[in-house]
Amino acid sequence: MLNLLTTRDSRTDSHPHAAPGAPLVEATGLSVCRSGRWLIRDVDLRIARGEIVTLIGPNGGGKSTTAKAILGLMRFDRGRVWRAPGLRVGYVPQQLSIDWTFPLTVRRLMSLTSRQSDDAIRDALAEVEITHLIDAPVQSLSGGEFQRALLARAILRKPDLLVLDEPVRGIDFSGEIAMYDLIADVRRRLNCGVLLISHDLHVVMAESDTVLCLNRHVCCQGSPEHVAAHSSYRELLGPRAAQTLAIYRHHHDHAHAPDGSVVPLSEKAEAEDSDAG
Ligand SMILES: Nc1ncnc2c1ncn2[C@@H]1O[C@H](COP(=O)(O)OP(=O)(O)OP(=O)(O)O)[C@@H](O)[C@H]1O
Repeated sequence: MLNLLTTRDSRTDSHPHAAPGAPLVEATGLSVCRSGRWLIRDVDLRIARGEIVTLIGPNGGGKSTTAKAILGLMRFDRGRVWRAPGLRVGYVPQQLSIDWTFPLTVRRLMSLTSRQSDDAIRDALAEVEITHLIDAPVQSLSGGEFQRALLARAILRKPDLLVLDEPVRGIDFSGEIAMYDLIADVRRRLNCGVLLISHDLHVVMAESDTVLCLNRHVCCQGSPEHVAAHSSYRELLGPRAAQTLAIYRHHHDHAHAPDGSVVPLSEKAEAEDSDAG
């Protein structure tokens, strides 16, 4: 009924190193091919404890595919994925297969896939500030409340790594800021790593340590600029937003042809010159 993963990797029972900065997952040359088409190719990605890594990119760019391949939920065809032994993951996928005609309270949502004590459920809901909704039907929640309930579900078992696929989808601008503040708080309290997926190509969570722009391969990567330091961004986004959101500047050395293939920018400029001439 509901496809949420909160799991302990069963390959070993030791726990990943708890020190901040300890690596949690590392993918090298990660490539996924389906029906003769590369969905992602040669993606390198590393997430350490305490870090926020944000994946951005156009629709169909391979963000969810990358997350699923890293978590072992999707077979990859080339490359290598290392997960810390005993890694505990809290995953909120983009697509949830919920039967909306089935009566479901927030409390029930929290214990759908494994039995949870009332205290654990209340603690997790308190973390995301929606304890008062414990007996509310899931169908009655706003977009922001529903995302918070899913986040609570993902942090129930104190994950080492939180993977959040579009956690601000369907939330308005002020709700987006509140959600990012909350994710930052949860990251600090749990001392976990966060892999955040967003389709917004320009505005990202300011606390992201690394942003990867993905369009079937890594087009560019870097840290977001903290808008708080830039008065023009402050004016653009507002003072509150400026602390939470940052403008991501892309530095691509290539463009993509309509079929998705990579065109080096120098070649593209030459083609445009000859077209013009
Ligand atoms: N199991 C699969 N088999 C074949 N193609 C797939 C499979 N899963 C995803 N795809 C395709 O791979 C491409 C990348 O999909 P993916 O969901 O990873 O993109 P995304 O960047 O997360 O997109 P969005 O922002 O729209 O969520 C899409 O064209 C999708 O149709």
